[in-house]
Amino acid sequence: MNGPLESSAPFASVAIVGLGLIGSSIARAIRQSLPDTQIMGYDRNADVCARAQAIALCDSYHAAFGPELAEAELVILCVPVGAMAAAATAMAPHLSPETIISDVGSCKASVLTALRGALPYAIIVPAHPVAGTENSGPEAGFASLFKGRWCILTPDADSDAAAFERVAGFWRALGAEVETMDAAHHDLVLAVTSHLPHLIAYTIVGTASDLEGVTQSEVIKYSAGGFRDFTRIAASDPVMWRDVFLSNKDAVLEMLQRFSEDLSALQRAIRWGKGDELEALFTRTRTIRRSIIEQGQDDAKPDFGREHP
Ligand SMILES: NC(=O)c1ccc[n+]([C@@H]2O[C@H](COP(=O)([O-])OP(=O)(O)OC[C@H]3O[C@@H](n4cnc5c(N)ncnc54)[C@H](O)[C@@H]3O)[C@@H](O)[C@H]2O)c1
Ligand SMILES: O=C(O)C(=O)C[C@]1(C(=O)O)C=C[C@@H](O)C=C1
Repeated sequence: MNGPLESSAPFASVAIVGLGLIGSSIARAIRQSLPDTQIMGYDRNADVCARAQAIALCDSYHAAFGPELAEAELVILCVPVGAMAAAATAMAPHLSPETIISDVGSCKASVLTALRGALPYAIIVPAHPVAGTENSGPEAGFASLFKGRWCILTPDADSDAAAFERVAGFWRALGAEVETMDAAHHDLVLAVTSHLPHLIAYTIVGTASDLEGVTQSEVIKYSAGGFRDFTRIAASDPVMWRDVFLSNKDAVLEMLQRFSEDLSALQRAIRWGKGDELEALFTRTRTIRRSIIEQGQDDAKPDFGREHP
């Protein structure tokens, strides 16, 4: 196995397990920013491997783990969070004890438990790049996805400090800004900033679709900006999001409870004609949107989506 000092890149060889949106974006970003790094591509779906090969994402392609995996200095699990345990169990017999294991899962506490259960002696550095789109598969990725975006690392008391620094350096090399957080706190924050918005989008598009019989396709025909924005989010991968809600159940239910209470308050304000309450809330939320834009933290940020397919 090559040592880290033999290459200026944080890792001489990286195995990407799961060649969908995030795995293929990592492969493309490595090619662009760390061209000396060897990329080993794994996906249990042979068709995905063939499609990845057709667009030359990696240096080698594997539908199953074998002894070659021991050559990887870093393995990044880019599979749905519910598949992390199965993928880690399948790779276990082939790993070198020096290999660092990381992941990109949208929930951190459940994934860390799954990885520690499957790989009790491995060096594990959990990560979550907070960047994505509603698309899936190897063709959906793009090299600039992580540029200027946060990548949250969630080490715990058992984490290896040197491994943490190498993984942080890897994400910085791909253009991300690295933040550290406790896994449980990460899951609570992401429940409100990412998971709940997806649940709301899935609900509103489902409700509109259920009304189609009444409205005779007018929902789709006249859908303007607001509804359209929800349909983008509601087109996100069903398997990925099924797993996110089941894995981050407690935090999502907690945030959903608060959301339901706030929604009931709005319902009451509308029923009793409390215009001042409605206006006060909408003024507060407009300020939030404006401060996000001022900080450059929205899609208008330079680079984001430049090569978004
Ligand atoms: N999509 C996003 O916006 C986004 C953003 C940040 C993080 N994430 C996280 O990234 C991970 C991957 O999401 P994605 O959007 O790239 O999904 P994707 O559906 O595009 O790709 C997932 C790939 O994993 C493969 N796979 C599934 N089980 C496997 C197994 N046991 N072994 C090997 N390969 C397996 C699938 O065949 C598929 O090709 C998820 O954990 C998700 O929570 C997603
Ligand atoms: O922009 C989108 O389409 C996303 O859904 C990206 C998004 C998010 O909610 O911000 C989705 C899930 C991730 O874990 C990280 C990023």
